[in-house]
Amino acid sequence: MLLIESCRLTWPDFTANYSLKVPTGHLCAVVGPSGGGKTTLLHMIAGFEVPESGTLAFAGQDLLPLTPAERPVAIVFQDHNLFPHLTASQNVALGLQPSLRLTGRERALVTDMLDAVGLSGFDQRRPGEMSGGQRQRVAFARALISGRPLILLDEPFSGLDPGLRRDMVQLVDELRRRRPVTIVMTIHTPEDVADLADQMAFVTHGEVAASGTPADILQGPLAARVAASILDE
Ligand SMILES: Nc1ncnc2c1ncn2[C@@H]1O[C@H](COP(=O)(O)OP(=O)(O)OP(=O)(O)O)[C@@H](O)[C@H]1O
Repeated sequence: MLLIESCRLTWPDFTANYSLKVPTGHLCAVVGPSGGGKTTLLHMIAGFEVPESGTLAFAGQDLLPLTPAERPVAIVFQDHNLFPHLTASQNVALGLQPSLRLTGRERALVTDMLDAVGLSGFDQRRPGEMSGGQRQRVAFARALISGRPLILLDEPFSGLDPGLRRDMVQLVDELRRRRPVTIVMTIHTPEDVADLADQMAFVTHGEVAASGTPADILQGPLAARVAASILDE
């Protein structure tokens, strides 16, 4: 279980106070208005922002004393955060071995992971020679190969057209079947993940205003508020 309890962050213009529980193995989609605090929530779980108070734990382990590198977390950023001078293979390999000195077995794992995300044959391409969707796949592959059990995806489908977004949703679904992981993802188009997500959290004004099944959030009493806040953008 990912346990977030009364985690408080304060800046001059923004205060957050997050509480959320995500059972191990679940995929939780975080929705809400722009500026509501979705990305900040992921940054806090990853350790880039440290709450002044509260509890943050995963699988019973307190994450707060840990640096981002020590946390059992892999994050895929909005801009994919790939190294432009490295090939797709090397970018994926960074998730396994930061020195890029790979054993034969590790090299095979990288090839296998590129296949799994539908990029066989793209191993020597650099990010500048790939589409946004392909770069996104490389970033996923790097997060998955790291073996870390908690994966954070920040707007993984932004900039992709509806057809590609559907492909990516399917890919996330396939990949989580391949290796059990807990996923927290922010998303602007909740309907894309209504079938995929086990849980949906509505984040606004720095708080998790509601959390439940996608149906609870998209069709329950809050539905109009959720839809309005997303349409407002
Ligand atoms: N390090 C920081 N210092 C000061 N303010 C910050 C910091 N990080 C985030 N904020 C503020 O937190 C608020 C929430 O930002 P956040 O990026 O989490 O929103 P969001 O819901 O992800 O928005 P979007 O959907 O547009 O990406 C913003 O007002 C932002 O300016």
